[in-house]
Amino acid sequence: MQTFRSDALADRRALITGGSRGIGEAIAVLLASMGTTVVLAADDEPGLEKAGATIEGAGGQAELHVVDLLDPTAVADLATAAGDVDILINNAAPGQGRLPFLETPDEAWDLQLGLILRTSVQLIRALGPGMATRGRGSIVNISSSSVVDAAPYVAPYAAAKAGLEVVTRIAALELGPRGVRTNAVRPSFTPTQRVAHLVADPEFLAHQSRKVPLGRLAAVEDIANAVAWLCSDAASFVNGQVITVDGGGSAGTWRPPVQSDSPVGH
Ligand SMILES: NC(=O)c1ccc[n+]([C@@H]2O[C@H](COP(=O)([O-])OP(=O)(O)OC[C@H]3O[C@@H](n4cnc5c(N)ncnc54)[C@H](O)[C@@H]3O)[C@@H](O)[C@H]2O)c1
Ligand SMILES: O=C(O)[C@H](O)[C@@H](O)[C@H](O)[C@H](O)CO
Repeated sequence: MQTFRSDALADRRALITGGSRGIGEAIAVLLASMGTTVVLAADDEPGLEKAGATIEGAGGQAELHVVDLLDPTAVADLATAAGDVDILINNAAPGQGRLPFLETPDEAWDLQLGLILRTSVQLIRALGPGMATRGRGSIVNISSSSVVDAAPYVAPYAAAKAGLEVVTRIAALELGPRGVRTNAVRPSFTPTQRVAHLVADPEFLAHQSRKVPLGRLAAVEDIANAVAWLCSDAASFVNGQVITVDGGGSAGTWRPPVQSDSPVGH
């Protein structure tokens, strides 16, 4: 039985969408440090080059693809270029695009459903068969706490993530018998460029921190650690699961302790 060690991902090949910054970059840096060759795909060329330099500077191997993942032809070409991957991380997502439900146009729905759902499905369809033929594969889809912690103004984003969680479970049922595991990681609010406007809002930040029993916000490395474990053989019996990484924020409603004079604590 494989245990989770620093060499748990040696000699693997992984495609990571949105690997140029934020959570995707942290996943790429960690996987590369554990011996995986990472194929990074994003529409952010300077970010890709920076992430690639960080990985190679630390002795890892990175292949970079500047691609618009909303373009199905470009996604098909990317899958071909990525080749025989053992790991697929569906991580890229647009900004949340906060709009009131009744004012959200079709374009916003197309954008979120297109990148989060259609592109992820397309990549699973393109790369899953090779994994199945080789009898080894791990797919990790990056979801969001917004699936369970509904917030106003992000309906297309949250709905797309909910769909991605269902896709995760159904792919697990269909590909599991062929040696391919599919799981999701569901992060809570994590300061990155995508949510820079929210990070700049002290009231929002304080509200997010108050929700977390562990008393801090997620760091990108918290999410990457969970992903790396899911990719490894140490998680070889974990399939079709959504792993929530939120410091306990979804465990219940956390409140700071209230002083009481009662000896029994009421
Ligand atoms: N930051 C958070 O609070 C948070 C919380 C929960 C889930 N997530 C999820 O984590 C993932 C990463 O988010 P992040 O916060 O690191 O975002 P980010 O903005 O830092 O990174 C997004 C990545 O996706 C790429 N991308 C976006 N649109 C693209 C397109 N059309 N074509 C190609 N690449 C494209 C960007 O180039 C970048 O590499 C997303 O799936 C997001 O939904 C983030
Ligand atoms: O990008 C994301 O997915 C977000 O950061 C979410 O995690 C929301 O901020 C959270 O649901 C608010 O309650």
